[in-house]
Amino acid sequence: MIDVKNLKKEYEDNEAVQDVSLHIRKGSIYGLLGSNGAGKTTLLKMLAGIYKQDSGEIKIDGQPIFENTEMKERLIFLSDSLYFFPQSTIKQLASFYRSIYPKWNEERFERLAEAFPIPLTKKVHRMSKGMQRQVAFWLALSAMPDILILDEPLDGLDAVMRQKIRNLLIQDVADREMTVLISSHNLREVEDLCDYIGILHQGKLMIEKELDDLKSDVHKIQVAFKKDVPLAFLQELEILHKEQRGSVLLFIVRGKEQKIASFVQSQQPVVFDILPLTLEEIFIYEMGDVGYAIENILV
Ligand SMILES: Nc1ncnc2c1ncn2[C@@H]1O[C@H](COP(=O)(O)OP(=O)(O)OP(=O)(O)O)[C@@H](O)[C@H]1O
Repeated sequence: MIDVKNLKKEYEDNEAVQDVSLHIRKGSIYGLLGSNGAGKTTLLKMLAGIYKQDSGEIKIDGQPIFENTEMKERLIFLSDSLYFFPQSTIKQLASFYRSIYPKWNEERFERLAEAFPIPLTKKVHRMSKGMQRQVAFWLALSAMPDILILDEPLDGLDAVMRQKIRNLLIQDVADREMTVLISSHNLREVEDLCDYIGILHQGKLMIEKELDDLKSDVHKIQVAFKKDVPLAFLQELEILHKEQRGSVLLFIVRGKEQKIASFVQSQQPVVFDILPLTLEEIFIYEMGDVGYAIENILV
């Protein structure tokens, strides 16, 4: 659905996005991670057709997005700083959205009032930051976009509202194959929501993988041997990290679980466990493997 090839964007002498290529499938939720200043907002704004790239290509269903009104009617971008008309009420904003987005669904807008308990006559400048965010989601989801691009979308929302919005997003993805691109610093949130992950670092896409692949590719194992660790053990396994904890050794290993398990068993350990890894741990070791300390990548 979204195809990006060799995308570049410079601000004066700062290369914010450098040669990024990625593919986002229809009906998927793609999580874009990266440190402050990694280039996430710049990339999202190019994908939303707000900024024009210096070079490279963005195609959505085979069409460019920049200055493409028809395509923009199918896409909504929620920025980390929301641009509302501060003197407008929700009702007035809804009528503005209705005039712009052809797939606006009035029935849905009315139904979503139950999820977002804010009076329709309330003016934006009288709302809290969290309430303004709720209204942004209320309007966006009523406009029934094919693509929703979200820059740090759940910041400032309470835990109940975050869960409610997560459910609404998942429902739209499941029911009508909405495609979601979401940038976040919150790995746990991304882990709950996304099925694809991309990590940007200093303008470059370091990792792009399906979340399940990422999880089935790296494992934590605990082993202990009667004597020294067999040499074959260290040579055969693709070890990303190792640690000694008393007599037990902890290894982070890349590879398929079954293959690792049968090899480790063949070395006759006295203790052997395979433990699950969180997304946060996977990133720490994967990024460490390509030479980046995690504290520089993720907040
Ligand atoms: N309007 C601008 N003019 C000049 N430089 C900019 C502008 N916007 C962003 N930059 C620079 O481009 C780089 C990427 O910024 P961007 O906002 O895309 O990063 P980000 O990953 O979204 O960061 P954050 O997580 O802090 O929001 C940074 O070095 C930033 O200083």
